[in-house]
Amino acid sequence: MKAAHSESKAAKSDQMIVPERLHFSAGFWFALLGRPVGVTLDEDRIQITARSGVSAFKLVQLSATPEHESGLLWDTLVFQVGDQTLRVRGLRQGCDAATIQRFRERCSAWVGEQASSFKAEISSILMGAYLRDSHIEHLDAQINVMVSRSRRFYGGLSRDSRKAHEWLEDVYPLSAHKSRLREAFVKRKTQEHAAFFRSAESNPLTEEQTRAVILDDDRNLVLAAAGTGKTSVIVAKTLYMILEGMARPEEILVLAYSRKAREELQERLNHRLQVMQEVMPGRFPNDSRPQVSTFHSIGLKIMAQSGYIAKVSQFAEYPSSRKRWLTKQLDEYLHGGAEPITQFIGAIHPVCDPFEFESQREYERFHRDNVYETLNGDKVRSYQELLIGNWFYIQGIEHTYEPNYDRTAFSSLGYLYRPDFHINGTLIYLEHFGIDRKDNTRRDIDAVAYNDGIRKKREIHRANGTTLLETYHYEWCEGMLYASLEARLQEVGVVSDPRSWSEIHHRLNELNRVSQYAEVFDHAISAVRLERLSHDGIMNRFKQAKYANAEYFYPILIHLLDAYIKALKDTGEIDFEDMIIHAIDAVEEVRFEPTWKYILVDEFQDISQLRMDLLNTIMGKVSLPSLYCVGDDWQSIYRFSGGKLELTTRFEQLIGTASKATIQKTFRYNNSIAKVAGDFVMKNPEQYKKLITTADMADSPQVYVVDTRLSEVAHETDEGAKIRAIVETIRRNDPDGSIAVLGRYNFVLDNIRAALACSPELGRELIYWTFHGSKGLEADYCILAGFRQGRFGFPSENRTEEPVEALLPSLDGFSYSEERRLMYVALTRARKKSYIVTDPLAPSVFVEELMVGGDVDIRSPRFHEAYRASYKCPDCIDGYLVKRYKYGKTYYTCNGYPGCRTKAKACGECDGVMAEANLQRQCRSKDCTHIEYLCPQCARPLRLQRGSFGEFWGCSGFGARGNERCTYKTKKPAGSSAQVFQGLD
Ligand SMILES: Nc1ncnc2c1ncn2[C@@H]1O[C@H](COP(=O)(O)OP(=O)(O)OP(=O)(O)O)[C@@H](O)[C@H]1O
Repeated sequence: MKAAHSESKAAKSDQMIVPERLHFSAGFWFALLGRPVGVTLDEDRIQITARSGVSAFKLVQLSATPEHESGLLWDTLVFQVGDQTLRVRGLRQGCDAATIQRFRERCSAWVGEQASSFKAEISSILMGAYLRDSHIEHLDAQINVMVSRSRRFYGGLSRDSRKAHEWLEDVYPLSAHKSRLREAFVKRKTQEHAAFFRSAESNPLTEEQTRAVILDDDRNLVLAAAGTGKTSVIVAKTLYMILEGMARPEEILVLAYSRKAREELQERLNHRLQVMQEVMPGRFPNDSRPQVSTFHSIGLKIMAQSGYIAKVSQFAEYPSSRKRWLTKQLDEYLHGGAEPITQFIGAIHPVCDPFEFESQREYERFHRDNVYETLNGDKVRSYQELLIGNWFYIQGIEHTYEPNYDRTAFSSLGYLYRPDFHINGTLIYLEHFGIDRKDNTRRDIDAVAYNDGIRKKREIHRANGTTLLETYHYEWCEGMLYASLEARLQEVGVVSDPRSWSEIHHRLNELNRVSQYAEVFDHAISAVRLERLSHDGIMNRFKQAKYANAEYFYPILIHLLDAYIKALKDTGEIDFEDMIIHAIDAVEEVRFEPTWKYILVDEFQDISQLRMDLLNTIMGKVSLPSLYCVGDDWQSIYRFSGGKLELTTRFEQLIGTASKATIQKTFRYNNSIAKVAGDFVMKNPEQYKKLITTADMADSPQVYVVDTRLSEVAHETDEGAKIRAIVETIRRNDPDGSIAVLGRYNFVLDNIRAALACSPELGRELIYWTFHGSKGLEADYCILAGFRQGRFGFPSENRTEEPVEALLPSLDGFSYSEERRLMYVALTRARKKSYIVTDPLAPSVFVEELMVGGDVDIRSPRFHEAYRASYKCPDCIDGYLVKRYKYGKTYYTCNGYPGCRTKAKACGECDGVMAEANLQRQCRSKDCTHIEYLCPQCARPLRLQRGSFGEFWGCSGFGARGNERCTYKTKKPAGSSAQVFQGLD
């Protein structure tokens, strides 16, 4: 066998320096015919000479080891180049096996060397920096080429090259192995910088904090819980980047939520930088320090550097001035007469269709927290009654809401009859019946009994010679309510005398509606600007939210919004939203070129779309930017300022893939507070699940539910006095402990301040925070107040801000979700103990929920069911009867007013609640047996009297005058056989 032509022996012996040149020449027949054929391997290049000419390819293009085939007339070499097969025929027969082997080895060795050096390169990339998502695709493509080539040459690879190949196989694809690779990186950096992580903050960073600091993806999301040291992580992360040389201080932008938070963070950062300069000399520059900014200050800076110097409007500096200005604008708009006033009256009350409520409780809560007050000043029971009352007022028809009617109607109805409306000076009454065309009623109402009541009412009016006009729920549904009213009044000769629009406008001001409702427009304008909504965008949001008053609210909003924007433009001023909007424009139009490599955002859970747009715009203009977001979805409480929680909870869908870290060990509070607060907020399935651990452990509940009554015998609630008592107790046990009083609204705090004004020695040491204002703060003891039901309770069903809600970022469907998070924030401010002060007879649903869990310490027997049952309202689900005094008389009313209008008499013997049914009243108090019997004709109490024929029961209305007089008497009161009250005490 002839050997293929080989080059010099010297080259062969010294392959590593000058690789041997291997050549295969043409076989006999091809040479005879003069056909040029040959194959030469020279360094990393194979040259093929064939009839068609000379071609060459690099070894890198070989996708398999070359094959040799021996033929009858000539030999053939087969090359796989990419996915092509090249057959070089006509080679000299009987190629030397050793040469062929060397040829093949040369190919494998070359591939092996490539694999080894590529492995070294990839490994150093992975060792040197955190694997970023944006690098993976590109690296994976390269590894793929290398791995698939070396796999085909595997048999011929040296041991080292095989190892390199296996290593590459092991990490490929990086997309599937990134977690492992990143964790290995984190581990290495944790060890390498152990000294730094021990001293970057005043306490050594925990493992989870350290990991959070080392993350360095294109986008990073650090999810924490209250008191877990988010600020520590941001400070340490900033210092770490400088230490590692990842960025110079001026290439780092740290963003805080508010001016106050910015100052605190900057101060802490400066301090720690100074400490680290001493601890690790030479590792941190002395001449520059990273700057913390707010979004607004960075917006202003970008504007200024892009040449746009603008004055900040007083509307931004002093929010109350914007509200005043808007009130004036709104008032001027209403001078426009019929159309604007109709829009305004239509906009200010939430539409309520009673047939759409799922449950009685839902219906009652809605009416408890939403007051329908007509232009006449009547607080009516429903939205449709409001429309009727307003219509009467506008038409100039004098009327009375729920007038007294003849008491004798009691005997047929079983309650004292008050028709809905009475036309003053006539015998005409109007009832608005809640039925549809098929006589169906609201879900929770017994339709048969209701329709029976309608028939009885008609009969009563017939019997008494009064006129009953009727309107129906279905007429409202069909848009016929006003037409029906007009027709029915005309039929009975009631003539309307419409008021002038200026009189109605005046009345709206008299009732304070214009200034009150200007606030809603104020909030709506903020929402529109925060969400960057166009006019169409506004309408779309209203449609999505099925906001029923859109046709009235929208034109006023557009008018005010345009006027507001024009006012800013005319004066050349900007508001807060403008600061961001103009900054986005400046970056987009390259009037400002950002140089930040790293953007760190604190309180990310509250970021608005507008702020996010600014971040995205900056990130889009910087090469290799990294966004680092720290937040706590459980503490998202600024939706009204545009806070868009879904940017946190759906981070990857809305912003992009990210590396995530969780920090779940809290240093602020104990396990008891952590459990109560954590379980409470996680009731909402939309919140991330977290397993909070605590540095402090308590073996008994440290969240207390405290009665607003001072003592067990005290009847009146007195929140202020109770808080004073709690403060005194804390002071006795822990004289130096800090104490904060927290309330949902400022007025709650004002009331407590006023109550404590008489004890200046106590009041001076207290800190007062609203729940919102308490964010980021802590005290040893926190006293939480204002947990009542109702419109200004916590939480509330009030819908005044319904249009604003529709414009704000979307909210998850879980009820009271934002208020629930607010409660979490309030509960987690205490280092040692949290006190929730509430009235057992009107507790917020949140307190009810906490008490069920068994994790709180309930400090009063009055929270027990037996006590509360004595005061439970008989007519509604949530309400309790609360004692009132008027004109020297004691009585009870339901705290669900105006949704529930139940009243109860106070017991003449003990002041307890008198339960009433079956023509008798019985005291509900435990040891009281007082009973009153009622007159079956007029519902007044019966009095036991002595006459010439012995004792009898006579109506106490005997002495009344005229029609009011009742002469009923009986030997045995009708109610005496029935037991009203089963003795719940
Ligand atoms: N690794 C740590 N070891 C000990 N204490 C720590 C550690 N990290 C933070 N802390 C302490 O925990 C407390 C809470 O920290 P910080 O205020 O930063 O928490 P936060 O997560 O911002 O809380 P919040 O969200 O409730 O405002 C501080 O007193 C802080 O010094």
